[in-house]
Amino acid sequence: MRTAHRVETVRAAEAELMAKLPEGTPMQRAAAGLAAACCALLGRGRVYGARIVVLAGSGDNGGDALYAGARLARRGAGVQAVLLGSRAHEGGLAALRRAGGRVTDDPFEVLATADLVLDGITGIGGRGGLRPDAVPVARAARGSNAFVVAVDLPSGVDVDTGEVTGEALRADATVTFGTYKPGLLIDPAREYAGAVRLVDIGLDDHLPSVPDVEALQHEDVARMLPVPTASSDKYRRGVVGVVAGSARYPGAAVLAVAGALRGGAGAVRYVGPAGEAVIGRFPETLVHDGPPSKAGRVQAWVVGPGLGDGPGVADVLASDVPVLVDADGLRDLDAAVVRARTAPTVLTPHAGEAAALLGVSRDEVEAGRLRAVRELAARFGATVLLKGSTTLVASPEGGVAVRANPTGTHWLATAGSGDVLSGLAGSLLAAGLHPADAASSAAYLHGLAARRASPGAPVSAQDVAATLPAAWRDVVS
Ligand SMILES: NC(=O)C1=CN([C@@H]2O[C@H](COP(=O)(O)OP(=O)(O)OC[C@H]3O[C@@H](n4cnc5c(N)ncnc54)[C@H](O)[C@@H]3O)[C@@H](O)[C@H]2O)[C@@H](O)CC1
Ligand SMILES: Nc1ncnc2c1ncn2[C@@H]1O[C@H](COP(=O)(O)OP(=O)(O)O)[C@@H](O)[C@H]1O
Ligand SMILES: [K+]
Repeated sequence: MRTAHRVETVRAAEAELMAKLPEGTPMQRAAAGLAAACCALLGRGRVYGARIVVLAGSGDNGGDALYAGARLARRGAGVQAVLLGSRAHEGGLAALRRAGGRVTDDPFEVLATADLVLDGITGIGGRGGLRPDAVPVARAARGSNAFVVAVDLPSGVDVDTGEVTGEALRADATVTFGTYKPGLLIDPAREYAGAVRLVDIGLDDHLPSVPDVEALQHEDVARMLPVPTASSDKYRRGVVGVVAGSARYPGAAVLAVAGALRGGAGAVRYVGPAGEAVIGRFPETLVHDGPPSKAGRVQAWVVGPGLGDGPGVADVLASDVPVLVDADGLRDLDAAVVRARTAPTVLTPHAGEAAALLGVSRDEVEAGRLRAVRELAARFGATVLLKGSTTLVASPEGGVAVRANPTGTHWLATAGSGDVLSGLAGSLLAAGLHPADAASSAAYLHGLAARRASPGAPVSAQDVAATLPAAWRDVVS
Protein backbone atom coordinates (compact mmCIF):
# COMPACT_ATOMS: atom_id res chain seq x y z
CA MET A 1 0.00 0.00 0.00
CA ARG A 2 1.22 3.49 -0.74
CA THR A 3 0.09 5.79 2.04
CA ALA A 4 -0.19 9.56 1.92
CA HIS A 5 -0.55 12.04 4.78
CA ARG A 6 -1.55 15.66 4.73
CA VAL A 7 0.82 18.47 5.64
CA GLU A 8 -0.43 18.98 9.19
CA THR A 9 0.20 15.31 9.97
CA VAL A 10 3.62 15.32 8.31
CA ARG A 11 4.64 18.37 10.32
CA ALA A 12 3.60 16.75 13.59
CA ALA A 13 5.48 13.55 12.73
CA GLU A 14 8.57 15.52 11.70
CA ALA A 15 8.51 17.43 14.98
CA GLU A 16 8.54 14.15 16.92
CA LEU A 17 11.31 12.75 14.75
CA MET A 18 13.45 15.86 15.07
CA ALA A 19 13.08 15.82 18.83
CA LYS A 20 14.89 12.50 19.06
CA LEU A 21 17.62 13.04 16.46
CA PRO A 22 20.61 15.38 16.28
CA GLU A 23 19.69 18.66 14.62
CA GLY A 24 19.55 18.52 10.84
CA THR A 25 19.50 14.72 10.58
CA PRO A 26 16.14 14.42 8.77
CA MET A 27 17.25 17.01 6.23
CA GLN A 28 20.53 15.19 5.65
CA ARG A 29 18.63 11.94 5.13
CA ALA A 30 16.35 13.70 2.65
CA ALA A 31 19.26 15.29 0.79
CA ALA A 32 21.19 12.01 0.64
CA GLY A 33 18.17 10.19 -0.77
CA LEU A 34 17.53 12.99 -3.23
CA ALA A 35 21.13 13.04 -4.46
CA ALA A 36 21.14 9.24 -4.85
CA ALA A 37 17.91 9.41 -6.85
CA CYS A 38 19.41 12.11 -9.10
CA CYS A 39 22.49 9.92 -9.71
CA ALA A 40 20.23 7.02 -10.66
CA LEU A 41 18.20 9.26 -12.98
CA LEU A 42 21.30 10.68 -14.67
CA GLY A 43 22.66 7.16 -15.15
CA ARG A 44 25.90 5.43 -14.38
CA GLY A 45 29.00 7.50 -15.12
CA ARG A 46 27.01 10.60 -16.02
CA VAL A 47 27.11 12.54 -12.78
CA TYR A 48 30.67 13.76 -13.29
CA GLY A 49 30.43 16.77 -15.58
CA ALA A 50 26.62 16.91 -15.51
CA ARG A 51 25.18 20.44 -15.56
CA ILE A 52 22.79 20.73 -12.66
CA VAL A 53 20.69 23.74 -11.67
CA VAL A 54 19.21 23.99 -8.18
CA LEU A 55 16.15 26.23 -7.88
CA ALA A 56 16.17 27.10 -4.19
CA GLY A 57 13.29 28.82 -2.43
CA SER A 58 13.68 30.38 0.98
CA GLY A 59 12.53 27.44 3.10
CA ASP A 60 13.74 23.97 4.04
CA ASN A 61 12.68 22.62 0.66
CA GLY A 62 15.40 24.84 -0.79
CA GLY A 63 17.70 23.49 1.94
CA ASP A 64 17.14 19.91 0.81
CA ALA A 65 17.87 20.90 -2.77
CA LEU A 66 21.04 22.82 -1.87
CA TYR A 67 22.44 20.01 0.30
CA ALA A 68 21.69 17.51 -2.47
CA GLY A 69 23.36 19.89 -4.93
CA ALA A 70 26.44 19.89 -2.66
CA ARG A 71 26.55 16.08 -2.70
CA LEU A 72 26.30 16.05 -6.49
CA ALA A 73 28.98 18.75 -6.82
CA ARG A 74 31.30 16.59 -4.71
CA ARG A 75 30.80 13.83 -7.28
CA GLY A 76 31.96 16.12 -10.05
CA ALA A 77 28.73 17.72 -11.29
CA GLY A 78 28.74 21.41 -12.18
CA VAL A 79 26.07 22.82 -9.87
CA GLN A 80 24.59 26.31 -10.15
CA ALA A 81 22.04 27.57 -7.65
CA VAL A 82 19.27 30.01 -8.48
CA LEU A 83 18.14 31.68 -5.26
CA LEU A 84 14.47 32.65 -5.22
CA GLY A 85 12.67 34.48 -2.46
CA SER A 86 13.97 36.75 0.24
CA ARG A 87 16.73 34.51 1.63
CA ALA A 88 18.38 31.15 1.16
CA HIS A 89 18.83 28.20 3.51
CA GLU A 90 22.13 29.14 5.14
CA GLY A 91 23.51 25.70 5.90
CA GLY A 92 22.55 24.36 2.49
CA LEU A 93 24.06 27.30 0.67
CA ALA A 94 27.31 27.11 2.64
CA ALA A 95 27.55 23.35 1.95
CA LEU A 96 27.02 23.92 -1.76
CA ARG A 97 29.71 26.60 -1.88
CA ARG A 98 32.17 24.40 0.04
CA ALA A 99 31.58 21.63 -2.48
CA GLY A 100 32.40 23.95 -5.39
CA GLY A 101 28.86 24.87 -6.40
CA ARG A 102 28.05 28.43 -7.42
CA VAL A 103 25.21 30.89 -7.18
CA THR A 104 24.17 32.35 -10.50
CA ASP A 105 22.41 35.61 -11.13
CA ASP A 106 21.44 34.60 -14.67
CA PRO A 107 19.01 31.71 -14.23
CA PHE A 108 18.00 31.71 -17.90
CA GLU A 109 21.54 31.23 -19.12
CA VAL A 110 22.28 28.22 -16.89
CA LEU A 111 18.87 26.66 -17.50
CA ALA A 112 19.38 26.80 -21.26
CA THR A 113 22.16 24.21 -21.06
CA ALA A 114 21.15 22.24 -17.95
CA ASP A 115 20.94 18.43 -17.87
CA LEU A 116 19.06 18.26 -14.59
CA VAL A 117 17.03 20.78 -12.59
CA LEU A 118 16.19 20.35 -8.93
CA ASP A 119 12.95 22.12 -8.04
CA GLY A 120 13.39 23.20 -4.42
CA ILE A 121 11.25 26.32 -4.69
CA THR A 122 8.54 25.26 -2.24
CA GLY A 123 7.69 22.10 -0.35
CA ILE A 124 4.98 21.44 2.18
CA GLY A 125 5.20 25.08 3.29
CA GLY A 126 4.09 26.41 -0.10
CA ARG A 127 0.69 28.07 -0.39
CA GLY A 128 -1.16 28.93 -3.60
CA GLY A 129 0.60 28.75 -6.93
CA LEU A 130 4.17 29.92 -7.50
CA ARG A 131 4.87 33.53 -6.61
CA PRO A 132 5.38 35.89 -9.57
CA ASP A 133 9.20 36.03 -9.27
CA ALA A 134 9.43 32.24 -9.50
CA VAL A 135 7.15 31.94 -12.52
CA PRO A 136 9.53 32.91 -15.37
CA VAL A 137 12.29 30.76 -13.88
CA ALA A 138 9.96 27.77 -13.53
CA ARG A 139 8.80 28.24 -17.12
CA ALA A 140 12.39 28.41 -18.36
CA ALA A 141 13.20 25.21 -16.46
CA ARG A 142 10.25 23.43 -18.04
CA GLY A 143 11.05 24.82 -21.46
CA SER A 144 14.65 23.60 -21.34
CA ASN A 145 15.86 20.14 -22.30
CA ALA A 146 16.72 19.35 -18.70
CA PHE A 147 15.14 16.55 -16.69
CA VAL A 148 13.20 18.24 -13.87
CA VAL A 149 13.19 16.58 -10.44
CA ALA A 150 10.75 18.01 -7.91
CA VAL A 151 12.00 18.02 -4.33
CA ASP A 152 9.29 16.57 -2.05
CA LEU A 153 6.56 17.83 -4.40
CA PRO A 154 6.21 19.92 -7.56
CA SER A 155 6.31 23.55 -6.40
CA GLY A 156 2.98 25.34 -6.74
CA VAL A 157 0.54 22.42 -6.37
CA ASP A 158 -1.79 22.02 -3.39
CA VAL A 159 -0.31 18.90 -1.93
CA ASP A 160 -3.16 18.21 0.49
CA THR A 161 -5.84 18.07 -2.16
CA GLY A 162 -4.20 17.54 -5.55
CA GLU A 163 -5.60 20.87 -6.74
CA VAL A 164 -3.58 23.19 -8.96
CA THR A 165 -5.01 26.67 -8.70
CA GLY A 166 -2.10 28.76 -9.97
CA GLU A 167 1.18 28.29 -11.76
CA ALA A 168 3.09 25.13 -10.82
CA LEU A 169 6.28 23.50 -12.08
CA ARG A 170 5.67 20.30 -14.02
CA ALA A 171 8.33 17.75 -13.07
CA ASP A 172 9.51 14.58 -14.80
CA ALA A 173 10.02 12.91 -11.44
CA THR A 174 9.43 13.71 -7.79
CA VAL A 175 11.51 12.54 -4.85
CA THR A 176 9.33 12.79 -1.77
CA PHE A 177 10.33 12.37 1.86
CA GLY A 178 8.96 10.28 4.70
CA THR A 179 5.51 9.59 3.24
CA TYR A 180 3.56 10.24 0.06
CA LYS A 181 1.39 13.33 0.10
CA PRO A 182 -2.26 13.19 -1.15
CA GLY A 183 -1.54 15.49 -4.10
CA LEU A 184 1.13 13.10 -5.38
CA LEU A 185 -1.59 10.47 -5.88
CA ILE A 186 -4.47 12.64 -7.15
CA ASP A 187 -4.83 14.55 -10.41
CA PRO A 188 -4.36 17.23 -11.50
CA ALA A 189 -1.31 17.56 -9.17
CA ARG A 190 -0.29 13.95 -9.76
CA GLU A 191 0.41 14.73 -13.39
CA TYR A 192 2.78 17.50 -12.33
CA ALA A 193 4.75 15.06 -10.18
CA GLY A 194 5.76 12.58 -12.89
CA ALA A 195 7.22 9.33 -11.51
CA VAL A 196 7.30 9.49 -7.71
CA ARG A 197 9.98 7.96 -5.48
CA LEU A 198 9.77 7.81 -1.71
CA VAL A 199 12.87 8.36 0.44
CA ASP A 200 12.71 6.90 3.93
CA ILE A 201 13.76 9.46 6.54
CA GLY A 202 12.52 7.48 9.56
CA LEU A 203 9.08 9.08 9.77
CA ASP A 204 6.98 5.91 9.75
CA ASP A 205 6.92 5.36 13.52
CA HIS A 206 5.53 8.84 14.01
CA LEU A 207 2.75 8.73 11.43
CA PRO A 208 -0.83 7.68 12.29
CA SER A 209 -1.78 4.20 11.12
CA VAL A 210 -4.70 5.50 9.06
CA PRO A 211 -3.44 7.74 6.25
CA ASP A 212 -5.51 10.40 4.51
CA VAL A 213 -5.17 8.79 1.10
CA GLU A 214 -3.84 5.41 0.05
CA ALA A 215 -3.13 3.66 -3.23
CA LEU A 216 -3.43 -0.10 -3.52
CA GLN A 217 -0.58 -2.18 -4.94
CA HIS A 218 -0.73 -5.68 -6.46
CA GLU A 219 -0.31 -7.47 -3.13
CA ASP A 220 -3.14 -5.50 -1.50
CA VAL A 221 -5.54 -6.35 -4.32
CA ALA A 222 -4.40 -9.98 -4.34
CA ARG A 223 -5.42 -10.27 -0.68
CA MET A 224 -8.90 -8.93 -1.46
CA LEU A 225 -9.83 -10.96 -4.51
CA PRO A 226 -12.10 -13.97 -3.96
CA VAL A 227 -10.70 -17.48 -4.41
CA PRO A 228 -13.06 -20.43 -4.89
CA THR A 229 -12.54 -23.48 -2.68
CA ALA A 230 -13.55 -27.16 -2.76
CA SER A 231 -16.88 -26.29 -1.16
CA SER A 232 -17.69 -23.49 -3.61
CA ASP A 233 -20.69 -23.67 -5.87
CA LYS A 234 -22.13 -20.98 -8.12
CA TYR A 235 -24.51 -19.70 -5.46
CA ARG A 236 -21.97 -19.69 -2.65
CA ARG A 237 -19.59 -17.74 -4.89
CA GLY A 238 -22.30 -15.10 -5.21
CA VAL A 239 -24.83 -14.14 -7.85
CA VAL A 240 -24.67 -10.64 -9.24
CA GLY A 241 -27.81 -9.10 -10.75
CA VAL A 242 -27.33 -6.57 -13.54
CA VAL A 243 -30.17 -4.14 -14.31
CA ALA A 244 -28.94 -2.30 -17.38
CA GLY A 245 -29.54 -1.52 -21.03
CA SER A 246 -32.52 -0.24 -22.96
CA ALA A 247 -33.83 -0.36 -26.51
CA ARG A 248 -31.57 2.61 -27.17
CA TYR A 249 -28.50 1.29 -25.35
CA PRO A 250 -28.48 -2.53 -25.47
CA GLY A 251 -24.66 -2.48 -25.63
CA ALA A 252 -24.38 -1.13 -22.09
CA ALA A 253 -26.09 -4.29 -20.83
CA VAL A 254 -23.65 -6.48 -22.75
CA LEU A 255 -20.64 -4.56 -21.43
CA ALA A 256 -21.83 -4.53 -17.81
CA VAL A 257 -22.42 -8.29 -18.04
CA ALA A 258 -18.98 -8.69 -19.66
CA GLY A 259 -17.43 -7.01 -16.61
CA ALA A 260 -19.61 -8.96 -14.18
CA LEU A 261 -18.64 -12.31 -15.70
CA ARG A 262 -14.97 -11.54 -14.96
CA GLY A 263 -15.46 -10.40 -11.39
CA GLY A 264 -15.55 -13.55 -9.33
CA ALA A 265 -19.29 -14.00 -8.78
CA GLY A 266 -20.53 -17.53 -9.48
CA ALA A 267 -23.35 -16.41 -11.77
CA VAL A 268 -24.61 -13.30 -13.51
CA ARG A 269 -28.32 -12.61 -13.70
CA TYR A 270 -29.34 -10.02 -16.28
CA VAL A 271 -32.64 -8.15 -15.84
CA GLY A 272 -33.92 -5.83 -18.58
CA PRO A 273 -34.93 -5.49 -22.20
CA ALA A 274 -31.60 -6.46 -23.76
CA GLY A 275 -31.72 -10.14 -22.84
CA GLU A 276 -31.37 -11.29 -26.42
CA ALA A 277 -28.26 -9.22 -27.06
CA VAL A 278 -26.78 -10.40 -23.77
CA ILE A 279 -27.47 -14.08 -24.40
CA GLY A 280 -26.20 -13.76 -27.97
CA ARG A 281 -22.86 -12.64 -26.63
CA PHE A 282 -22.74 -14.44 -23.27
CA PRO A 283 -24.93 -17.56 -23.22
CA GLU A 284 -23.83 -18.28 -19.63
CA THR A 285 -25.95 -15.35 -18.37
CA LEU A 286 -29.27 -16.01 -16.60
CA VAL A 287 -31.81 -13.58 -18.08
CA HIS A 288 -35.11 -12.25 -16.76
CA ASP A 289 -37.40 -9.61 -18.15
CA GLY A 290 -39.69 -8.95 -15.17
CA PRO A 291 -38.91 -6.65 -12.24
CA PRO A 292 -35.62 -7.27 -10.38
CA SER A 293 -37.44 -8.27 -7.19
CA LYS A 294 -38.92 -11.27 -9.04
CA ALA A 295 -35.67 -12.33 -10.73
CA GLY A 296 -34.55 -14.83 -8.09
CA ARG A 297 -31.71 -14.82 -5.63
CA VAL A 298 -28.87 -12.32 -5.95
CA GLN A 299 -26.16 -11.27 -3.49
CA ALA A 300 -25.57 -7.85 -5.05
CA TRP A 301 -27.15 -5.65 -7.70
CA VAL A 302 -25.69 -3.36 -10.34
CA VAL A 303 -28.22 -0.87 -11.67
CA GLY A 304 -28.02 1.89 -14.21
CA PRO A 305 -25.69 1.43 -17.20
CA GLY A 306 -27.60 2.38 -20.36
CA LEU A 307 -30.88 2.13 -18.47
CA GLY A 308 -32.32 5.38 -19.85
CA ASP A 309 -35.65 5.99 -18.15
CA GLY A 310 -36.17 2.26 -17.69
CA PRO A 311 -37.51 0.85 -14.42
CA GLY A 312 -35.60 -1.04 -11.76
CA VAL A 313 -33.74 1.51 -9.65
CA ALA A 314 -36.36 1.83 -6.91
CA ASP A 315 -36.96 -1.93 -6.85
CA VAL A 316 -33.27 -2.68 -6.42
CA LEU A 317 -32.73 0.03 -3.81
CA ALA A 318 -35.57 -1.52 -1.79
CA SER A 319 -33.65 -4.82 -1.57
CA ASP A 320 -31.58 -5.80 1.44
CA VAL A 321 -28.42 -6.73 -0.47
CA PRO A 322 -25.54 -4.48 -1.58
CA VAL A 323 -26.39 -2.29 -4.58
CA LEU A 324 -24.08 -0.48 -6.98
CA VAL A 325 -25.73 2.48 -8.74
CA ASP A 326 -24.12 3.77 -11.94
CA ALA A 327 -24.91 6.07 -14.88
CA ASP A 328 -28.66 6.57 -15.47
CA GLY A 329 -29.39 5.09 -12.04
CA LEU A 330 -27.68 8.12 -10.50
CA ARG A 331 -30.00 10.63 -12.11
CA ASP A 332 -32.12 12.34 -9.43
CA LEU A 333 -30.95 9.79 -6.88
CA ASP A 334 -32.50 10.63 -3.51
CA ALA A 335 -29.90 10.77 -0.72
CA ALA A 336 -32.58 9.98 1.89
CA VAL A 337 -33.50 6.75 0.10
CA VAL A 338 -29.88 5.66 -0.08
CA ARG A 339 -29.20 6.58 3.54
CA ALA A 340 -32.24 4.58 4.68
CA ARG A 341 -30.96 1.34 3.10
CA THR A 342 -29.98 -1.48 5.42
CA ALA A 343 -27.31 -2.94 3.11
CA PRO A 344 -24.32 -1.07 1.63
CA THR A 345 -24.68 1.12 -1.44
CA VAL A 346 -21.90 1.98 -3.89
CA LEU A 347 -22.23 4.93 -6.27
CA THR A 348 -19.95 5.16 -9.32
CA PRO A 349 -20.40 8.62 -10.88
CA HIS A 350 -18.11 10.29 -13.39
CA ALA A 351 -17.39 13.97 -12.80
CA GLY A 352 -20.55 15.12 -14.63
CA GLU A 353 -22.80 12.81 -12.63
CA ALA A 354 -21.05 13.75 -9.39
CA ALA A 355 -21.55 17.43 -10.22
CA ALA A 356 -25.28 16.90 -10.76
CA LEU A 357 -25.60 15.01 -7.46
CA LEU A 358 -23.73 17.76 -5.59
CA GLY A 359 -25.35 20.68 -7.41
CA VAL A 360 -21.99 22.14 -8.53
CA SER A 361 -20.25 22.44 -11.90
CA ARG A 362 -18.32 19.63 -13.52
CA ASP A 363 -15.17 21.78 -13.50
CA GLU A 364 -15.47 22.19 -9.77
CA VAL A 365 -15.56 18.43 -9.28
CA GLU A 366 -12.61 17.86 -11.59
CA ALA A 367 -10.51 20.54 -9.92
CA GLY A 368 -11.27 19.27 -6.41
CA ARG A 369 -11.82 15.53 -6.73
CA LEU A 370 -10.93 14.67 -3.15
CA ARG A 371 -13.41 17.13 -1.68
CA ALA A 372 -16.14 16.00 -4.07
CA VAL A 373 -15.80 12.29 -3.37
CA ARG A 374 -15.73 12.80 0.40
CA GLU A 375 -18.75 15.08 0.26
CA LEU A 376 -20.76 12.58 -1.80
CA ALA A 377 -19.92 9.68 0.50
CA ALA A 378 -20.98 11.70 3.53
CA ARG A 379 -24.17 13.03 1.94
CA PHE A 380 -25.40 9.68 0.63
CA GLY A 381 -24.02 7.45 3.39
CA ALA A 382 -22.56 5.36 0.58
CA THR A 383 -19.23 4.20 -0.75
CA VAL A 384 -18.47 6.46 -3.70
CA LEU A 385 -16.19 5.67 -6.60
CA LEU A 386 -15.54 8.90 -8.52
CA LYS A 387 -14.32 8.00 -12.00
CA GLY A 388 -11.90 10.02 -14.08
CA SER A 389 -8.24 10.80 -14.48
CA THR A 390 -7.59 9.54 -10.95
CA THR A 391 -10.41 7.35 -9.77
CA LEU A 392 -11.07 7.88 -6.06
CA VAL A 393 -13.02 5.71 -3.63
CA ALA A 394 -14.39 7.20 -0.40
CA SER A 395 -16.20 5.34 2.37
CA PRO A 396 -19.20 6.73 4.24
CA GLU A 397 -17.78 6.07 7.70
CA GLY A 398 -15.24 8.51 9.15
CA GLY A 399 -11.62 7.70 9.90
CA VAL A 400 -11.07 5.74 6.69
CA ALA A 401 -8.53 6.66 4.00
CA VAL A 402 -9.72 7.66 0.55
CA ARG A 403 -8.29 5.27 -2.04
CA ALA A 404 -6.68 6.68 -5.18
CA ASN A 405 -6.39 4.23 -8.03
CA PRO A 406 -2.84 4.08 -9.39
CA THR A 407 -3.45 1.92 -12.47
CA GLY A 408 -5.65 4.12 -14.67
CA THR A 409 -4.79 5.30 -18.16
CA HIS A 410 -6.29 8.18 -20.08
CA TRP A 411 -7.13 5.73 -22.87
CA LEU A 412 -9.91 4.47 -20.61
CA ALA A 413 -11.88 7.60 -21.45
CA THR A 414 -13.81 5.62 -24.05
CA ALA A 415 -17.52 4.88 -24.35
CA GLY A 416 -18.67 1.83 -22.42
CA SER A 417 -15.59 1.32 -20.25
CA GLY A 418 -17.56 2.55 -17.23
CA ASP A 419 -20.20 -0.14 -17.87
CA VAL A 420 -17.50 -2.81 -17.67
CA LEU A 421 -16.26 -1.28 -14.41
CA SER A 422 -19.67 -1.29 -12.76
CA GLY A 423 -20.31 -4.93 -13.73
CA LEU A 424 -16.92 -5.91 -12.39
CA ALA A 425 -17.32 -4.04 -9.09
CA GLY A 426 -20.83 -5.45 -8.62
CA SER A 427 -19.53 -8.96 -9.18
CA LEU A 428 -16.86 -8.46 -6.50
CA LEU A 429 -19.57 -7.14 -4.15
CA ALA A 430 -21.64 -10.27 -4.81
CA ALA A 431 -18.56 -12.37 -4.08
CA GLY A 432 -18.57 -10.84 -0.60
CA LEU A 433 -15.96 -8.08 -0.72
CA HIS A 434 -16.36 -5.06 1.54
CA PRO A 435 -17.80 -2.21 -0.60
CA ALA A 436 -14.62 -0.10 -0.58
CA ASP A 437 -12.53 -3.17 -1.43
CA ALA A 438 -14.90 -4.19 -4.23
CA ALA A 439 -14.86 -0.69 -5.73
CA SER A 440 -11.13 -0.05 -5.40
CA SER A 441 -9.98 -3.49 -6.53
CA ALA A 442 -12.35 -3.24 -9.51
CA ALA A 443 -10.83 0.13 -10.49
CA TYR A 444 -7.37 -1.37 -10.08
CA LEU A 445 -8.06 -4.40 -12.30
CA HIS A 446 -9.93 -2.26 -14.83
CA GLY A 447 -6.99 0.15 -15.24
CA LEU A 448 -4.49 -2.67 -15.42
CA ALA A 449 -6.58 -4.50 -18.02
CA ALA A 450 -6.78 -1.36 -20.17
CA ARG A 451 -3.00 -0.89 -20.08
CA ARG A 452 -2.37 -4.56 -20.77
CA ALA A 453 -4.96 -4.84 -23.56
CA SER A 454 -3.43 -2.04 -25.56
CA PRO A 455 -0.24 -0.52 -24.14
CA GLY A 456 0.04 3.12 -25.17
CA ALA A 457 -2.71 2.90 -27.78
CA PRO A 458 -6.50 3.22 -27.99
CA VAL A 459 -8.44 0.50 -26.23
CA SER A 460 -12.12 -0.47 -26.54
CA ALA A 461 -14.40 -1.30 -23.64
CA GLN A 462 -14.79 -4.86 -24.93
CA ASP A 463 -11.03 -5.31 -24.97
CA VAL A 464 -10.82 -4.08 -21.40
CA ALA A 465 -13.41 -6.66 -20.34
CA ALA A 466 -11.69 -9.46 -22.24
CA THR A 467 -8.34 -8.64 -20.63
CA LEU A 468 -9.64 -8.62 -17.04
CA PRO A 469 -8.67 -12.29 -16.42
CA ALA A 470 -5.09 -11.55 -17.51
CA ALA A 471 -4.97 -8.51 -15.20
CA TRP A 472 -6.36 -10.64 -12.37
CA ARG A 473 -3.62 -13.22 -13.01
CA ASP A 474 -0.95 -10.49 -12.98
CA VAL A 475 -2.17 -9.31 -9.61
CA VAL A 476 -2.36 -12.69 -7.88
CA SER A 477 0.78 -14.26 -9.35
N1 LIG B 1 10.88 19.44 8.75
C1 LIG B 1 11.64 18.38 8.48
O1 LIG B 1 12.01 17.59 9.33
C2 LIG B 1 12.03 18.11 7.13
C3 LIG B 1 11.66 18.98 6.11
N2 LIG B 1 12.06 18.77 4.89
C4 LIG B 1 11.81 19.73 3.82
O2 LIG B 1 11.25 20.92 4.30
C5 LIG B 1 10.16 21.28 3.46
C6 LIG B 1 9.26 22.21 4.20
O3 LIG B 1 10.05 23.36 4.50
P1 LIG B 1 9.44 24.75 4.97
O4 LIG B 1 8.49 24.53 6.06
O5 LIG B 1 10.60 25.63 5.25
O6 LIG B 1 8.62 25.27 3.76
P2 LIG B 1 8.96 25.37 2.20
O7 LIG B 1 10.38 25.21 1.93
O8 LIG B 1 8.01 24.49 1.54
O9 LIG B 1 8.50 26.83 1.79
C7 LIG B 1 8.39 27.87 2.65
C8 LIG B 1 8.96 29.11 2.00
O10 LIG B 1 8.54 29.25 0.66
C9 LIG B 1 7.99 30.53 0.45
N3 LIG B 1 6.76 30.34 -0.33
C10 LIG B 1 5.56 29.93 0.13
N4 LIG B 1 4.68 29.85 -0.88
C11 LIG B 1 5.35 30.19 -2.00
C12 LIG B 1 4.98 30.28 -3.37
N5 LIG B 1 3.73 30.02 -3.73
N6 LIG B 1 5.92 30.64 -4.29
C13 LIG B 1 7.18 30.91 -3.90
N7 LIG B 1 7.57 30.85 -2.61
C14 LIG B 1 6.67 30.49 -1.68
C15 LIG B 1 7.69 31.11 1.79
O11 LIG B 1 8.04 32.45 1.78
C16 LIG B 1 8.52 30.31 2.73
O12 LIG B 1 9.67 31.01 3.08
C17 LIG B 1 9.58 19.96 3.05
O13 LIG B 1 8.76 20.05 1.91
C18 LIG B 1 10.84 19.17 2.80
O14 LIG B 1 11.35 19.43 1.51
C19 LIG B 1 13.02 17.72 4.61
O15 LIG B 1 14.27 18.29 4.79
C20 LIG B 1 12.84 16.52 5.48
C21 LIG B 1 12.86 16.91 6.90
N1 LIG C 1 -9.00 11.28 -18.37
C1 LIG C 1 -9.12 10.04 -17.90
N2 LIG C 1 -8.03 9.37 -17.48
C2 LIG C 1 -8.13 8.10 -17.01
N3 LIG C 1 -9.29 7.41 -16.94
C3 LIG C 1 -10.40 8.02 -17.33
C4 LIG C 1 -10.38 9.36 -17.84
N4 LIG C 1 -11.65 9.70 -18.16
C5 LIG C 1 -12.42 8.62 -17.89
N5 LIG C 1 -11.68 7.61 -17.39
C6 LIG C 1 -12.16 6.27 -16.97
O1 LIG C 1 -12.90 5.69 -18.05
C7 LIG C 1 -14.09 5.08 -17.56
C8 LIG C 1 -15.25 5.80 -18.24
O2 LIG C 1 -16.43 5.61 -17.58
P1 LIG C 1 -17.73 6.45 -17.91
O3 LIG C 1 -17.43 7.90 -17.86
O4 LIG C 1 -18.81 5.94 -17.05
O5 LIG C 1 -18.02 6.10 -19.43
P2 LIG C 1 -19.16 5.17 -20.06
O6 LIG C 1 -20.44 5.57 -19.41
O7 LIG C 1 -19.16 5.48 -21.52
O8 LIG C 1 -18.82 3.77 -19.79
C9 LIG C 1 -14.01 5.16 -16.05
O9 LIG C 1 -13.40 4.00 -15.54
C10 LIG C 1 -13.11 6.36 -15.81
O10 LIG C 1 -12.44 6.32 -14.59
K1 LIG D 1 9.55 21.45 -4.62
